[in-house]
Amino acid sequence: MNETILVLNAGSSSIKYALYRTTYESISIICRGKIEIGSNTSSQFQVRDSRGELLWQQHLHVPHHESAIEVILQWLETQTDKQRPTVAGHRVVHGGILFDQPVIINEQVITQLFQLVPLAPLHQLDSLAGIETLKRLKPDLPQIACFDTSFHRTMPDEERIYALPSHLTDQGIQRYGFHGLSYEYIAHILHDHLGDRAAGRIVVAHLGNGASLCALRQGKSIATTMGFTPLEGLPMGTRCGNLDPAVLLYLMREQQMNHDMLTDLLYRHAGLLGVSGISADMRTLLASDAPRAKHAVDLFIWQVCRQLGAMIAVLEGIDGLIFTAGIGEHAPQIRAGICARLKWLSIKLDESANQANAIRISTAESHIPVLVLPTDEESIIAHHTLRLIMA
Ligand SMILES: Nc1ncnc2c1ncn2[C@@H]1O[C@H](COP(=O)(O)OP(=O)(O)O)[C@@H](O)[C@H]1O
Ligand SMILES: CC(=O)OP(=O)(O)O
Ligand SMILES: [Mg+2]
Repeated sequence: MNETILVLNAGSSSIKYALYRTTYESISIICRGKIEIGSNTSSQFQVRDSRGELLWQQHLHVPHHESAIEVILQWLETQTDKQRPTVAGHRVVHGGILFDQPVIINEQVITQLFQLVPLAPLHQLDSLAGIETLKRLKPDLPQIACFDTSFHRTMPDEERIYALPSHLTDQGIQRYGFHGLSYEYIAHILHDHLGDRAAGRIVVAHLGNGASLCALRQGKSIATTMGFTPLEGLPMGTRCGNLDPAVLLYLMREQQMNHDMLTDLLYRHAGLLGVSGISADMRTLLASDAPRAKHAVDLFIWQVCRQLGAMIAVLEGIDGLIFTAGIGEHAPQIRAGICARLKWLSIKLDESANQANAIRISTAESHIPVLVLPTDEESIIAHHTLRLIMA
C-alpha cells in the first residue's frame, strides 16, 4: 500500500508545506512550497515539483496562518486522487514536559497542546490551526505532531535547568530548546558533508525569522540558545532574545506594563524590528542605508558571535560550523560578518563561495570547515510520520 503524506510547517513568518509519496520502504517528494505571512506582505503561493520546477503560481495577500492553510488545502483539492493526502504530519513548536517524541494526534493531545500556547505565542496556535482545519475538513485523516523540542532531550541537566528553586524545575520551568526538527535534519546529513568529523564538535546556526544556535556532539544536542520558550537566546526578527529579567520587573513597576503588553513588546516589537524601527526582515535591513538598519544588523552579528562562544566553550572546541534557515542560507553578508569575528578560530572564508551560497564556504586552509546546508524540517516530519503510521 502507498501513503501520501502532507507536511505542514508553521513558522513565525511563513508556512511551509510538502507532499510525499511513500511505499513504506522509501519516501519521495511530490511537491513543496512556502507562503510568507504578514499583513503588509504580498505573497507568492508557489508549488514546485521534486526537481524544483514551478507547477503552480498565484499572487496572494495572506494576513495570517489560517488563510495560508486554506489556500494550500484548496489547491490540494484541485489535484488528482494520487496527490490527496492519506496522513498529515505537523511541526508543533512546543512539546512541553509531556512530549519527547512524535505522537498521533487525538482529542487529548490537542487539549494538551493548547495548554502550551502561552509558551510559544507566535507558533503554537498556528500549528493547532492547521491540525483543527484538517480535522474539520478531513475528519478521518490521521494526523501526527512532531515537536521542535524533542531533539534537545539529550541536553545535560546543567544545560536544561535554570538556577531556580527545584520545585519550579519540577513543574516544567526548564529549558527545552527549539528548531529541533531542523537540527535533526542537519545532524542526519552531516556525515555526507564532513565524513568522520560529523561526529565531532559542531555548532549549527539556524538563523531565520526565529534564530538559535545548537551545539552538537556525536550528532546529539548538548546545548542550545533557546530555552523555556523561543524567546531566549539570539535577537530575532521581532523577538528580543536574552534580556536581564529585571528589565521586566522594572517595566511592570515603573511603566505599569501588564502581561499582555510585555508579551507584545518582547515577542512582536523587539529584535531586528525594535532596534531598527524599520523592519523585521533581514533583506530589508541589508538593503537599507539607514544607520538604524545597520545598527540592528551589527547587533545581530555581535550576539551570534557572543552566544557562539558559549556553544564552543561547552563543546570544548569546534570541528565545524553550519549555517542554515532563511538568513543562514541566503545572506552572505551576515555569514561574512560572523566569520570575520571568528578569526581567532583560524576560520578562513572563501569569499566567492560565500557570495554564491555554496555548500562549503571556507577555504582549504581554514582550520574549521564552514558550510551552508539548507534545512529540510519537512522531510524529517515525513519520516517520523511514516514511522508512526507503520507502527
Ligand atoms: N536573501 C536573503 N537575505 C537576507 N535574509 C533573508 C533572505 N531570504 C530570507 N531571509 C530572512 O529569512 C527569514 C525567513 O527565514 P525562515 O527560516 O524561512 O523563517 P521562518 O521559518 O522562521 O518563518 C526572513 O524573515 C528574512 O529575514
Ligand atoms: C521556534 C522558532 O522560532 O521557529 P521559527 O524560526 O520557524 O519561527
Ligand atoms: Mg522556520
